[in-house]
This record gives sequence, structure tokens and C-alpha cells, in this order.
Amino acid sequence: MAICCIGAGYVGGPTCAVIAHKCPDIKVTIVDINQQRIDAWNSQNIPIYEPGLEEIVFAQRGKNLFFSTDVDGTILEADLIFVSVNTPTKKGGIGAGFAADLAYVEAATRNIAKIAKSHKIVIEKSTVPCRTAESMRKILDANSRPGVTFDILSNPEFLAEGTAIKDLLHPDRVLIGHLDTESGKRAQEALTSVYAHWVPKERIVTTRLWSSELTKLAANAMLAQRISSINSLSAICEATGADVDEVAYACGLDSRIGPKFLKASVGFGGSCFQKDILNLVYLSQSLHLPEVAEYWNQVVIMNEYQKRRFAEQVVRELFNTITNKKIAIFGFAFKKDTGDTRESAAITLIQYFLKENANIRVYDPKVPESQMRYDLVVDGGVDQAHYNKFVTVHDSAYAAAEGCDAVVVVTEWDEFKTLDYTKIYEKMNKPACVFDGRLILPLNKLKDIGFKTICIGKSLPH
Ligand SMILES: NC(=O)c1ccc[n+]([C@@H]2O[C@H](COP(=O)([O-])OP(=O)(O)OC[C@H]3O[C@@H](n4cnc5c(N)ncnc54)[C@H](O)[C@@H]3O)[C@@H](O)[C@H]2O)c1
Ligand SMILES: O=c1ccn([C@@H]2O[C@H](COP(=O)(O)OP(=O)(O)O[C@H]3O[C@H](CO)[C@@H](O)[C@H](O)[C@H]3O)[C@@H](O)[C@H]2O)c(=O)[nH]1
Repeated sequence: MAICCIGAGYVGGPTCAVIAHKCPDIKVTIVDINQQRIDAWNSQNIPIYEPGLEEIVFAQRGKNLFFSTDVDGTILEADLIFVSVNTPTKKGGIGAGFAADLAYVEAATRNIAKIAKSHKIVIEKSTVPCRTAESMRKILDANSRPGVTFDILSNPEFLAEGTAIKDLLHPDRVLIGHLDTESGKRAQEALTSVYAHWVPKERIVTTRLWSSELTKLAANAMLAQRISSINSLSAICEATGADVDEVAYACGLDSRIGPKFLKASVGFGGSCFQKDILNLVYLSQSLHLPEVAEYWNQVVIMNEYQKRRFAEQVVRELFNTITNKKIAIFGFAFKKDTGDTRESAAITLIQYFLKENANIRVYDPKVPESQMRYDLVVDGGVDQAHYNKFVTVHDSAYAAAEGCDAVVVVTEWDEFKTLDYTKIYEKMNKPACVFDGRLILPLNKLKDIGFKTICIGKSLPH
């Protein structure tokens, strides 16, 4: 069997590397139109930081795992084709700001139709709106060579960045949506046989196509909803003296609620949650279900509120002005153990602080300066000259904090928990403040050192 994966990104790369690792009898080729990305996958410096990924890629590459820009040639020889391209939120036109931009999915689908000379099983791996498979089928049928047939499956990916390899090796479930036809069932069995190399049969769930597509949006919306719920409660905690960690812990002990995804924070980031909820909101609006749309939209609104609330608190605690003050930002990635910065809360916070003319000194163990510059200047609208004057990037937390008025913890990197905060305190301006946007620091210890400590969801006397 030969598998082609179109899209060598955060999903295509790790997912198909794990398939190659677990299925030595299958040839897996991951293709992309981005030459630079493919070159990086073929180098010693792979383009994605993900614990455990490098080891798997280095072990399989050149054996049954290949990275290539030969999209057409790979489609031609494949039996199964994963479409794992990006589906960002549309920036213009109908549905701008909400709907998913399906241009990349459509381009990949048209390419498959044009090239295929034999039957292909086309698998939606990208996160797409409900009933996208129907559009893909129409495109394939209308553009294929005579006699060439296709099956379409939905196989959404549930991996989280930072734990992608663990999630792929031990998934809670693998979901395969298929049409209720003989051919659809055969296609589903073919894909099931791939996952069955390592995933227990009872964890491979099969549903109708549309249920599978909707499940992906629903799962992300529900996960994000839990974060917005606890974040909304964090505001009540600060106002009342309750402690959000205690509330989350005690709520999570109820087996019907469970403990996961109840960590209050400066707000969720990442390329998926916001995009997929907005997608669900748009779908609901399109289906003339305004109350449903409004319900889910509130999850995003609460997330924006949380980021803004935290940024305003920093300014307030620094005597209502941060002009020319130095603020150390600990962490730029959207979560720990990844170098991905898409929709990171750090971007929003730094934009806010720059508008107040603060000096920003950033440290992140995995995000290079070029990425920060891209996110803030190219994508984030910060003036280049302003960035050059007010933002510096440092190679350690200690260096970033030197001479600062405040440290703001934005990403929950483990190393921030065990820094020598006495050493940091000594080199900061006084009063020295620590704002813990992730609830990871030993605040009582920091207070004893002399820090003024401010933490989401806790009204600590500082
Ligand atoms: N990032 C995640 O953790 C995650 C998890 C689950 C699902 N998803 C979903 O998976 C999809 C991919 O996400 P990602 O984070 O991997 O995106 P990504 O931007 O990292 O990768 C997508 C890749 O597809 C390539 N591409 C686009 N059009 C192409 C074409 N026509 N032919 C060949 N290559 C093409 C791009 O060059 C890019 O390298 C999205 O729909 C996303 O919502 C992402
Ligand atoms: O209790 C929590 C859990 C997470 N977060 C934040 O939420 C964001 C998203 O985290 P996470 O879900 O762990 O990472 P993602 O890689 O965005 O993964 C989500 O999005 C993927 C893309 O669709 C899905 O496949 C995953 O199942 C889903 O968890 C990050 O900023 C986290 O810091 C919190 O603030 N509190």
C-alpha cells in the first residue's frame, strides 16, 4: 500500500511519520508545495519542534517515509491520499472573519482529480465545515478521467501540539466517517487496517461522514468552552477572594466534570480553537440558527476579554503607566513544548503593551526572533521602526528580566517554574512585579523574596 499526504505541516508531518513508524509495510510520502518546508523535513533540522518527532522521522526517513515536492507523482502512485492542508479563517469576502477558507482543500482536490489514473481513497484530514466532503466529491467527479473512481472519508485529527506524538501513538479515539455505501465501507476498512497496526479496534470509531466532520468542530468547541468557563470564573475569583485553582480542582473531582482543560490562563491560543469555533458559528448562522451561533461565539468573546483584562491589569498594577518601562515576557509560543505561535496570547499582549510605549524584552526557549518579528510586524501590524526600538529578544529568562519593572509569564514552559527568582529580583527595578498568566509560579516564595505578585484568578494580598 502507498499513502500520500498532501500538506507537510503540524498535522501531516507528525501524523504520517507515526503511520510510517507503525506500518513498515506501507510507503508513506508527505508532499507539499512549499519547497523550503520539504527541504527542512529532509534536513537535520526538521521544521516542527514536537517532543519525540525527530527520533521517529530520523528512524523512518528514506526507509518508508519520504518528503517531496513531487505532488503529482506521489498522487499517481498512492492508494490512500490524506488531504492535510491548512484551512484558515477567511480574511475577506463572504463569511470573512468566521468561515474557513477552503481554497487549499479545493486546490488539493482538483489536483487529485487531474492526476489520478486509478481508484483513490481521499481522506479529509484537515478540519473542515460539515458537508465539505460533498463538495470534494463533486469536484472529483467533475474533473476526473473517465472510469476513475474515488471514495471520500473524513478522518479528523485530534492531536494537540506539544503532545502530538503521544496523542498519535495512544489516541483516545480514531474517527473515520464514511458514506453508507458498499464502496464507502470498503474504503473505511482500508483506512481502519492502517490504524489497526497500533490502535486497539475498539478505539477506532466509524460514523457517517457528516457526523465525523461535525465532531471535530464540536470537540474543539467543547474543549475551548471549558477554558472560557474557568476563565470567566477567574474574574469572579479575583473580585471575591476565591481561588480559581481551588475551584477548578474541586469542580474537576466530580467525575461528570473531570479535571482536564480547567486550567485558568491568560486565554487559549493555537491555530485551531478560535478558527474552529468561528467556523461553527458561521455554520450555525448559515443554517439560520442565530441562538446557537451566539452561544458558541461567546466562547471566543470570553477569550478576548480574558487577554484584555490581563493586559489592563498589568498596566494598572504598574501605576497606570508603562511608557518606557521594561516588561519581560516569559514565553511567546501558544503553549509549552511547541515553537508554534499561531494565535498566541503573547502576540495580543505585546501589541497592547507596545501601544503604551513599553519596552518589551522577550524570551522563549523555542521561538526564534524572526518568527516574533513576523507575528508582530508582518502579521500583527506593529510598525517596523517601533518594533526595532521597543522589542528585544533574549536567550534566557534571566537576560530578559534584567532591568525590568515586571515579568509577565505568558507560556507555561516548565523551566519558568524553577528559575532562580532571587537572582532575577536582584537585577530588576523596584518595586519588581511578577504577573503569572499561567498559574505556575510559587507565588508565596516570590512574595517572600520581595516581588509584588499578581496572578489570574487569585486576589493575593501583595
Ligand atoms: N495544528 C494542529 O495541531 C491541528 C490539529 C488537528 C487538526 N488540524 C487541522 O489540520 C489542517 C492542517 O493544519 P496544520 O497546522 O498542519 O497546517 P500547516 O499550515 O502547518 O500545514 C499545511 C501545509 O499544507 C501545504 N499546502 C497547502 N495547499 C497545498 C496544496 N495544494 N498542495 C500541497 N501542499 C499544500 C502548505 O504549504 C502547508 O505546509 C488544518 O485544517 C487544521 O485545522 C490542525
Ligand atoms: O486547561 C487548559 C488547557 C489549555 N489551555 C490553552 O488552550 C490552548 C490550546 O491548547 P491545546 O488544546 O492543548 O493545544 P492545541 O494544539 O491547540 O490542540 C487543540 O486543537 C487541536 C487542533 O484542532 C486539536 O486536535 C486538539 O485536540 C485540541 O486540544 C493553549 O493556548 C493552552 O495553553 C488553557 O488555557 N487551559
